[in-house]
Amino acid sequence: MTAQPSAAGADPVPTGRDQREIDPDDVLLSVRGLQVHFPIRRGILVERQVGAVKAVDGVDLAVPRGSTVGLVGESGCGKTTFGRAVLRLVEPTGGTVTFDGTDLRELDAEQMRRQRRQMQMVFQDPMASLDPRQSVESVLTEPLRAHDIGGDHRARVRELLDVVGLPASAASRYPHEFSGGQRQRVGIARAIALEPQLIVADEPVSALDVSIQAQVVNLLEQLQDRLGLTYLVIAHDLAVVRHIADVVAVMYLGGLVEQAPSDELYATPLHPYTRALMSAVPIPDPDVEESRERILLTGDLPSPAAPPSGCRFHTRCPFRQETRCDDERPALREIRPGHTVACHWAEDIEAGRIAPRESAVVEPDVSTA
Ligand SMILES: Nc1ncnc2c1ncn2[C@@H]1O[C@H](COP(=O)(O)OP(=O)(O)OP(=O)(O)O)[C@@H](O)[C@H]1O
Repeated sequence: MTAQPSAAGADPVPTGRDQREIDPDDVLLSVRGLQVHFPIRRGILVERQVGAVKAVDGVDLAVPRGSTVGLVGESGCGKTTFGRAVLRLVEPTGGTVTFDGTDLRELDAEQMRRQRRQMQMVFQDPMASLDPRQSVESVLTEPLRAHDIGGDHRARVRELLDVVGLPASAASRYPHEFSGGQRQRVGIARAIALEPQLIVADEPVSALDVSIQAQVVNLLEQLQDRLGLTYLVIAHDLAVVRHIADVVAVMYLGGLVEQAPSDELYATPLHPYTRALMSAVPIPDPDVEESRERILLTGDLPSPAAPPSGCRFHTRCPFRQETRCDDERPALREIRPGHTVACHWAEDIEAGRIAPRESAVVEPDVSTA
């Protein structure tokens, strides 16, 4: 696995997946203090802003060139808004997004349009993101035309189809004629048509059958190796992210709560929220599955329009300590090289000095009963 990008001066390290060498200091995408606040307006004759949905509220994230960073969290935590704000498909209300040295928020609309050639998106639902009246050929030549790419477009379409594992005959067919997995291959072909550097993939496999998911994940990995792509993969499914990501960032209610190299995060989750998320993921080994202690995640995600004071997770946290957690928002701290966590008590929890509330723990014998 790669070292986490902020690990200053770290040497390039091979990743666990395929021995790619990634320099954690060669950051392609750097996000600092990113904010997306959606105004809440009221009023019949005169609309006034009465509040804001703080969908993304001060996120820092660095994505090294050639790496895959996974962004995980439950539905509504702000993952999609973050991904879209990185590409300025939704306008950030604060912070900076620097891509390959360019401050994207400084660009005007035309400059941003040209910049998007380097940054593409793969969506969750390939059907919704493909126009049903457009043939695959038309879908794939559209970005080439929009960016005035010359050359033989038909040949380029055949090449793109081949790269994503579809036959040349797919060019004349329409989205509804394909299976979900094939449609996602078309979506991926469209995303790589302009040879981008970065792909933001928002739940790229969660709409697909489990048997097809692995094929699409493998395709994404092959394309990364072949084309030197950098990925930001957004997913609620920790198993998918674990497989594909070098570094995983965990998001809760608009902010990051933990970030670490993938193997480390899965072996030693430090934030109570991450621990609860991990508890929900089944472990394939039945002996381990039966004997592990689970931390339950109770209650709903609070509203991002009125987030809790102090630590945003304190209302659901089984390790909450009064009153510091209620009053003081914890900063992300580097606890081990490349492993940052936003919890006042991470070391105490890890060392077992603070135990979870009993009601939040499912003991092994209970979970297997
Ligand atoms: N255009 C918008 N206007 C107002 N609120 C919005 C808008 N888009 C998203 N939100 C709110 O921002 C919060 C974060 O939404 P977002 O879709 O980014 O979360 P998510 O983690 O990607 O969830 P999901 O996986 O369900 O898409 C939610 O409360 C959502 O209702």
